[in-house]
Amino acid sequence: MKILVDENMPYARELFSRTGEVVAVPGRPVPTGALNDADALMVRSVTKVNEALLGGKGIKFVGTATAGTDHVDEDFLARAGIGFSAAPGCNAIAVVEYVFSALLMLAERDGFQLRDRTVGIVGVGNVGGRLQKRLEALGIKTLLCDPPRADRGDAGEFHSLEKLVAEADVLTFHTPLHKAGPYRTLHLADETLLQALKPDSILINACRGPVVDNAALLRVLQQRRDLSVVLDVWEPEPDLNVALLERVDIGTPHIAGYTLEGKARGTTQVFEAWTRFIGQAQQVELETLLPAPEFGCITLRGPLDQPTLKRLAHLVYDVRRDDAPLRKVAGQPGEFDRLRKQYLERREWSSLRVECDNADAAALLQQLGFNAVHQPA
Ligand SMILES: NC(=O)c1ccc[n+]([C@@H]2O[C@H](COP(=O)([O-])OP(=O)(O)OC[C@H]3O[C@@H](n4cnc5c(N)ncnc54)[C@H](O)[C@@H]3O)[C@@H](O)[C@H]2O)c1
Ligand SMILES: O=C(O)[C@H](O)[C@H](O)COP(=O)(O)O
Repeated sequence: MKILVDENMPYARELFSRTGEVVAVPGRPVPTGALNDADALMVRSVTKVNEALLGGKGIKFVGTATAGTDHVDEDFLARAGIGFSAAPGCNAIAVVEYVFSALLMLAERDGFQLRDRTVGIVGVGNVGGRLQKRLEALGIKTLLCDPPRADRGDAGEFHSLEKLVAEADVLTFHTPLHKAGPYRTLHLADETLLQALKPDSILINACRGPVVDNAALLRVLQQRRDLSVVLDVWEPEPDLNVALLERVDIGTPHIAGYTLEGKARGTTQVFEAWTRFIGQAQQVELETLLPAPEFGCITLRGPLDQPTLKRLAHLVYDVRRDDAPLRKVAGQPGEFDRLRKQYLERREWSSLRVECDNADAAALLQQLGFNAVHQPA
């Protein structure tokens, strides 16, 4: 069995080699010669998986270690009888912590309390749902928009996108990219929506670039100085609009989901799916793969207020770490992908044990995903 894996997929070699020969290849573009005698292909979002890539080859299974699947022509795979699995939810915590890092930084910069703001979440799945829970744990009001879930009759209070635009101080997008169909998200944030955002509001896109019309956003930002914008994803990638990057408050190279835990979960999810596909089902405990975190344990004395949460969160991950390098190299060929390939190790909040002498602080930090314990003084 020969298995091609994207070279940007941690733990792929050690896991997939349990089932055959592993060859690591670049994802953009995949060297097509390598596909000739391969049985399986494991990709990330940078690889377009379609008939042009796989037609006439012997690939029997494709795994994508990602939440999004818009780079995969699933109809073609079904027609060609090729097995397929994605990794739903693998990096949802990472994206939530990216959004928190950005909001805590903007709140400190502009001197506001997040508790006084309403956050509109568009797309309430693995990312949006976890974001809602953590925001609400902090007493922050959320407004939810998810027409597919509303139409299915899922529990929860869902609103129209228009209501979120009219009432939210922060509007954050966590939908898949649907280019057509009843739940189309291509340019969901168009010029009309962007012009209608509340004064001084914050726009965040950490799902797929084309969900926000980037050309329209640049035009709007040239007129509206009041908006703050956080973009992790761009239209197009990797050749983002440098003029837009210069206008946004935080701009990063599609790394919101790039915690070590998030990437490792993605690899293990597709590995487990592959082993089921070949009839040799295996399960992997994430903890057995991950190294000990750089910061093991910290003591927190007293209650948890917003500045303290910001310092704690930024001890683990500060989004500005990824903003500055992108600004430095934007526009240079190959640099967007290089920043993603040579990504500095980043961990999730759960990697930090926080010993609190205050019981309320410990309980809240646990709800927020830290490994917090109450240790009375
Ligand atoms: N920047 C990153 O690194 C990164 C990481 C993870 C995921 N993503 C992107 O974010 C997306 C969301 O991730 P997820 O794990 O929460 O996916 P998910 O599938 O769990 O959730 C997506 C939600 O969006 C909803 N939705 C679909 N169409 C909608 C519409 N027109 N309007 C409003 N809501 C709609 C769905 O019903 C679902 O509840 C992924 O599809 C992926 O493209 C990006
Ligand atoms: O959809 C996702 O999971 C992420 O957007 C994606 O994983 C980003 O990383 P990439 O696959 O491009 O390495």
